[in-house]
Amino acid sequence: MLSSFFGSGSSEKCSGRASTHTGKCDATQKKNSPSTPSPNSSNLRLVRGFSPPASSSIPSSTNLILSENKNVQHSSASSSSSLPVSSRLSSKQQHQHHPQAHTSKSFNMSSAQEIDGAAHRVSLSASPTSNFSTSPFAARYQNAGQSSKHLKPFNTEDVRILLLENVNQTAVDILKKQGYQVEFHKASLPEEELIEKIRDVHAIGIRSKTRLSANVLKEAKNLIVIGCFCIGTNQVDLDYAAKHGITVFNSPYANSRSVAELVIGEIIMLARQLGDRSNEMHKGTWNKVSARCWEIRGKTLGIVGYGHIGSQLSVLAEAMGMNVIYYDVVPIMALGTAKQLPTLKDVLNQADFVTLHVPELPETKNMIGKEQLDQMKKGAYLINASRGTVVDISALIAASREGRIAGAALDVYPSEPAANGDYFNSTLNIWGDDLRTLKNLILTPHIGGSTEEAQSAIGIEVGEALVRYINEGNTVGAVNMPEVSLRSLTSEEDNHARVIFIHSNRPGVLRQVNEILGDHNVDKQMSDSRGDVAYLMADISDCSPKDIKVLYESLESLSARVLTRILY
Ligand SMILES: NC(=O)c1ccc[n+]([C@@H]2O[C@H](COP(=O)([O-])OP(=O)(O)OC[C@H]3O[C@@H](n4cnc5c(N)ncnc54)[C@H](O)[C@@H]3O)[C@@H](O)[C@H]2O)c1
Ligand SMILES: O=C(O)CC[C@@H](O)C(=O)O
Repeated sequence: MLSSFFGSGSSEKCSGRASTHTGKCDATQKKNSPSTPSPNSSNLRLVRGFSPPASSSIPSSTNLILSENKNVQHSSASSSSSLPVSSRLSSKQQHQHHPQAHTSKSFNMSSAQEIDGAAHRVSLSASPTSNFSTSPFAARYQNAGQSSKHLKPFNTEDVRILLLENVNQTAVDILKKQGYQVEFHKASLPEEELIEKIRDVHAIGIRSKTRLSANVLKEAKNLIVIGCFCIGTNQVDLDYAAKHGITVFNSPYANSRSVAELVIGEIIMLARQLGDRSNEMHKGTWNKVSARCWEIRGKTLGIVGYGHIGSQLSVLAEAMGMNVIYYDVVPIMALGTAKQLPTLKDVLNQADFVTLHVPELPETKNMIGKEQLDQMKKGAYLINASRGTVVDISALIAASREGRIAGAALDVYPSEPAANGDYFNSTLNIWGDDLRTLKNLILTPHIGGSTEEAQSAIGIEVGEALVRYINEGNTVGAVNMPEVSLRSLTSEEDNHARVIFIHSNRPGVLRQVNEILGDHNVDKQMSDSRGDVAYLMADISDCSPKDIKVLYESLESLSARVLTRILY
């Protein structure tokens, strides 16, 4: 059987918070059923509210289609009569209500009553026919020699995903291949528009510009997962997300090499004043000089933050004959002949080039200000490709004008535009115009990770993480949830259900959960916690849809519950 379940309801109707994080009436069908429509041919659409799992009195398969004008439309299912009902509802869907969602343009939701009245219309859900996993990483979670059972929390066409900031086509392809509804935007969205759109989606994909603050996330009643198609996750309120059952993934190192290569290029450019020479030539000026132009061989590179990028850079810099010193808050094994120094000041005192590769944190805000610039060697260079808040730009402008630093390269800024265009001015950042007047200053528009290689790899990595999470509940690689995975169920494992229970991490919850699961055969179970939030996943055999309904309702009644999903 290839069915799915995302929570369940409490009555034999589509109800719940029809306008909010509600579940959906839907149906699934057996894999390889001759009547299985292709993922893209199904006439299912996202439906909020939910139908109960199958019981003897419930039609075998149920679906609702919501139209933009709030009408609940019928969807007929020619061959679904023998198929089980599948229903899904997260705890958020059931317990949160957002009054404005009824007016949402893309999701003019039916009210509970409307859904109620239209319940039990029968249709089919398309099941994916191909395995989404393309990476060896994903293969670790498959069952050797057996075909995996594809768990689906939704009918694939019900899953709505919003992709912003020109996320790579590789991700779009992976997500569309699942049959998900993908809405793609090249730029980030202004907060108001973002809030409008985020209400309706189950997953969102962003890069560094989209701020997913608590203010935005509190409107995201359907959201179960966020994909940051980049390294940095400072743009997301990770804690708020975790406490509301929203799992966040990123791509921790797929663009590290691209950043490291950019910085190597910039070191040479700064040492040879290439930016200025090139600008002069563009204006018709021939200015052949060697004064204060240097080789980088034998010079000292000071790396602040010796993580994925810093350590890559270390290797490349040594290969070019540089000496490498670094500062990091944790002891990290040096690569090559690089040397970790005890303080930031030590690195600033000794380096000819200082390059920053720390995350945006309260501790790294204005980490390089006047005091630190004064500690740098006279005539040294500063490179920042980490986050704009790490450098006090006004202090940098002063140091450059006074000739204390010989040049700088900036890829990141405290305020960055949401889209490409003529936005890099004093309106965006108060010192914008002053900055542009400086000599030997390389300015780039946050392109450290912007290579074809990096973006394509990130698209695949985060795209697959989203699919694994949506379809199987696997949190490996999550940045704000405990990492929990269970091997995939096999297609032979009929009538198995996967229970996912995100809950507050407090004493006694596991005992309560296991009392609820205890009437069933728990084939496997894994649970882990991270701060205040815990994530439990269990596979249960011989589970009828009626059992699932009971399980779901029992788990939902626990006061520690953050989010319940049941996949089958
Ligand atoms: N310009 C770009 O396009 C671009 C691309 C990728 C990443 N980034 C930025 O670069 C940052 C670093 O990336 P990474 O992959 O190397 O991250 P990472 O997590 O692998 O490494 C960061 C290192 O900084 C260290 N660190 C943290 N706080 C510190 C402090 N106060 N002082 C000194 N060291 C500290 C950590 O211990 C860690 O070793 C990211 O967080 C992201 O913001 C920018
Ligand atoms: O691509 C981006 O927008 C962000 C790149 C980089 O800052 C990252 O965090 O990976």
